[in-house]
Amino acid sequence: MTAVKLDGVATATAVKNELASRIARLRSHGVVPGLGTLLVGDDPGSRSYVAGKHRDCAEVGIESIRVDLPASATTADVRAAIRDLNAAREVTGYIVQLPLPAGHDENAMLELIDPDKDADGLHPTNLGRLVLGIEGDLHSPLPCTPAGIVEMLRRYEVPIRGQHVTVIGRGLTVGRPLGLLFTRKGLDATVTLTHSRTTDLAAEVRRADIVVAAVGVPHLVQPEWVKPGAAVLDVGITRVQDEETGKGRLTGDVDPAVAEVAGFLSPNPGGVGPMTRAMLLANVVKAAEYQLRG
Ligand SMILES: Nc1nc(=O)c2c([nH]1)NC[C@@H]1CN(c3ccc(C(=O)N[C@@H](CCC(=O)O)C(=O)O)cc3)C=[N+]21
Repeated sequence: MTAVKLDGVATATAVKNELASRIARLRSHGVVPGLGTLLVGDDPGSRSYVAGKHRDCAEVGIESIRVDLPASATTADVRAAIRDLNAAREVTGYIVQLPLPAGHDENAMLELIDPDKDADGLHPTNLGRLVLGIEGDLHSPLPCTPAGIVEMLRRYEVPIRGQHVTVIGRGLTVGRPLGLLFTRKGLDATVTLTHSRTTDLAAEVRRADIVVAAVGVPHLVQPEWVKPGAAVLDVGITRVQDEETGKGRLTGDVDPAVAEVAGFLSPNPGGVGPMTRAMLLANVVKAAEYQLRG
């Protein structure tokens, strides 16, 4: 068997085309969506992600506002930047790029974001709304990677209801919120949330209809672990040195040989990453539409 490719680039393009018409409608009503980014320090990976987000905004007609602080910024500087983003009229939603450099309390900074401007869905109020299962009129943005995974599965018509999902990794941005999302009413999956202290990871993966690997351990998920026909989403990213060319490249958490066993497989790069970025845009558009409704 060779798995169907869950093409994140093509799917994100479809999402972005749909958003572009909603953005045009907002603009015709005088609402200009604007995404702010706050980047602290000079990590090259974080820099390139932030640059990608600004490119995405330009593509769909979202204004983007970039705030970069040097690695020497104090926690007081970060607080002040967040306060300014909360106050800025042209910023309808924003993100604080994670991880912050060592010495900053990330959770404390996330709590300072105005929940109505939280484009990442990582403010405790919005994570709480995810636990409560609040949807609909009240603006409650979902974390972008979990939302992107579910959107991709939906568009490829991969069944979710009643299915067993094994998530590898319990981090704030992916594993933990994804477990909450998949078990919501309406999605109705059964989730096993695994982590570094899970005793038999292979066994937990083997019974899964959907596997999400979000730990950052290159090629952790082996073909022998995967139930034939399962959908496998490769989220983790590790920068490695290519043995042949000596150049840096990105590698995922899933062994490429899994394609011979799985029914669906997201490539990495080119899978969940572009969907994460598309969902960030979707959160900004939803926040602006919410603002328009008053
Ligand atoms: N507040 C916050 N929100 C985030 O959503 C957030 C964050 N901090 N910190 C870091 C992680 C990581 N992340 C990625 C998003 C897109 C790609 C992406 O589009 N990757 C391309 C490849 C990009 C490349 O070549 O460098 C791909 O998978 O095809 C990757 C990683 C968002 N994160």
